[in-house]
Amino acid sequence: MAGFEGFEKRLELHFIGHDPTTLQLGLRKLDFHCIQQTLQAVQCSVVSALGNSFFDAYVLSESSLFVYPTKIIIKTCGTTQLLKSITPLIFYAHTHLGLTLSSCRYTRGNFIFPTAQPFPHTSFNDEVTYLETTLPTTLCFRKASIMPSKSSSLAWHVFTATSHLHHHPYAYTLEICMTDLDPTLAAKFFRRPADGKSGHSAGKEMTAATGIGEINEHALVCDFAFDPCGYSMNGMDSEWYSTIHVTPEEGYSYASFECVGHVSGDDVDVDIVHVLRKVVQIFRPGTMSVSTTSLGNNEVWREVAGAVEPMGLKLRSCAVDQFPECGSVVFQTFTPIRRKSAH
Ligand SMILES: C[S@+](CC[C@H](N)C(=O)[O-])C[C@H]1O[C@@H](n2cnc3c(N)ncnc32)[C@H](O)[C@@H]1O
Repeated sequence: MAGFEGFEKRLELHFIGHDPTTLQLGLRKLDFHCIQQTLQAVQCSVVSALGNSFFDAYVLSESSLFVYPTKIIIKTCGTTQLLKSITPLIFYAHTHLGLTLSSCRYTRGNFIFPTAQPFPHTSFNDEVTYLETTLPTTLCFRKASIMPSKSSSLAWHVFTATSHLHHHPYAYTLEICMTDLDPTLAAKFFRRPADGKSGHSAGKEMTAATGIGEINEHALVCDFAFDPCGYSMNGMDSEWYSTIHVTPEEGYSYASFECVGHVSGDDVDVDIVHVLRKVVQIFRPGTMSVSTTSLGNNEVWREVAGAVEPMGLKLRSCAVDQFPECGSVVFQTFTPIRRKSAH
């Protein structure tokens, strides 16, 4: 591979069950061995873990895993085979906990090095065929879509399948992908050679030095700095997670930010304008895409351009798509108003 593939694949699985005692902790009760076996199929491993009363968050060698009682979110980058986690997860959830898969959402951007991806990630067609044949037929509301932008190198791939309507009417997920990071800012995600620090202590320093710690000062943060470079963090704020991953190498630099939130009435629980501006300030990307998934009728995406444009980025495209029983996705892309000077 010419460089590290930063663009993540993201899988969200929801389960249902009938035993209320099992449902209290649900998937969080799975043995660590089951998680390790699943991650082995994907070809990544756990580097750090943290839990609160709502969910468990794992930093992986390639991105992150979040385990809630009835929901799992796995996000992996590089040449991992994320979709290979589906069969073991369905099996463990059913045999160990009596839980049944009720919905699946798979999303990703455009790979920087598509030819380096192994099956089933060789193309979106292959991924969709794999999903169609691996998922139980009870997940009968299905749709696959490639949401375009003005640039052929920026598209958002979405597959959803569900067996029933979900009741999270005001929840949303924000997935931000950034490339061509400002080199001076990206340099902060490199370690000094032989710094004698652990990945955890170097990660903590990066969280403070880059301003990542100021995105949500209430969050419990689990951070990790790779050697010689690269950074991952998970934030936990009651039931809401956030996550950042950085590949700082010049030529294929990439960073992602993701968070979930909810809207009640006119109130958004996360100050989305503050979050977006902080993210732009920390990375100063040459391209930025923002995908907002809303399971109900909320309009968080409308605030995105208003937050980002005063920071010197211009909205270049906006695509909207609806997914049967799985809400809507808005895909917005931005590039700087002024071209960056050559470094
Ligand atoms: C796992 S992290 C962050 C992942 C995230 N999806 C991204 O690319 O932004 C990837 C960065 O860490 C670096 N890295 C160093 N050691 C690594 C390791 N053992 N596994 C994965 N990445 C490693 C990679 O070169 C890359 O810069």
